[in-house]
Parts: sequence; structure tokens; C-alpha cells
Amino acid sequence: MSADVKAQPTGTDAAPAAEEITAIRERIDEIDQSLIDLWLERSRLSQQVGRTRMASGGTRLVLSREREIVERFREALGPDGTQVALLLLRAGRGPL
Ligand SMILES: C=C(O[C@@H]1C=C(C(=O)O)C=C[C@H]1O)C(=O)O
Repeated sequence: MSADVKAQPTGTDAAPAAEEITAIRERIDEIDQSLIDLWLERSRLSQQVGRTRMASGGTRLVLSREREIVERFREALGPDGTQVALLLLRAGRGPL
């Protein structure tokens, strides 16, 4: 459970700005929770694929698919997208 956003310092003494910041932060916290939930769901699904493939005698990894995923993130987010995709992949299948 995250801390109460209303109790956190906004970084300004101007009341209207502080209220706006607090309102925006509430949505930011919702988005962060969604990202965490999606991250964990993706990781579990990736592990499930790996288990299924290896139990059938297949490979642990399919690097051509990983390259496509990294490229998708890079096209959408730029160089940071590459880093995000690499962390996402590692969270699922583990380190290379
Ligand atoms: C999940 C899979 O297995 C591995 C993990 C991947 C992923 O987390 O997206 C992609 C390719 C594979 O190296 C898959 O093949 O889809």
C-alpha cells in the first residue's frame, strides 16, 4: 500500500498549485500500480511460456522474438524503450 498522497510534500507553498499537484499525483499513483500489476502479470506469463517450451524439449529462449519486442519498445519510446524492454524480458525469462 502506498503512502497517502495528500500527506506528501508537494514542493510548493502556493495552495492552488499544491492542490493541482496532489490531484495529478493521485492519477500517477494509479498508473504506477497498473504498471506494477502488468509487469508482474507479464513476468508470470513469460515464465509459463518458458516452462511449457522447455518441458516439450524446446529452447529456453527465442531470440528473434526478443529482438522484435526490443525493437517495438525502441520505436515507441526511443533509446529508453530499449532499456525498458531488456529489463522486462529479464524479469520474465531471467538473465541471459
Ligand atoms: C515468453 C517467451 O519466451 C522468452 C521470453 C520472452 C518474453 O518475455 O517476451 C520472449 C522470447 C523468449 O526468449 C516467448 O517465447 O514468448
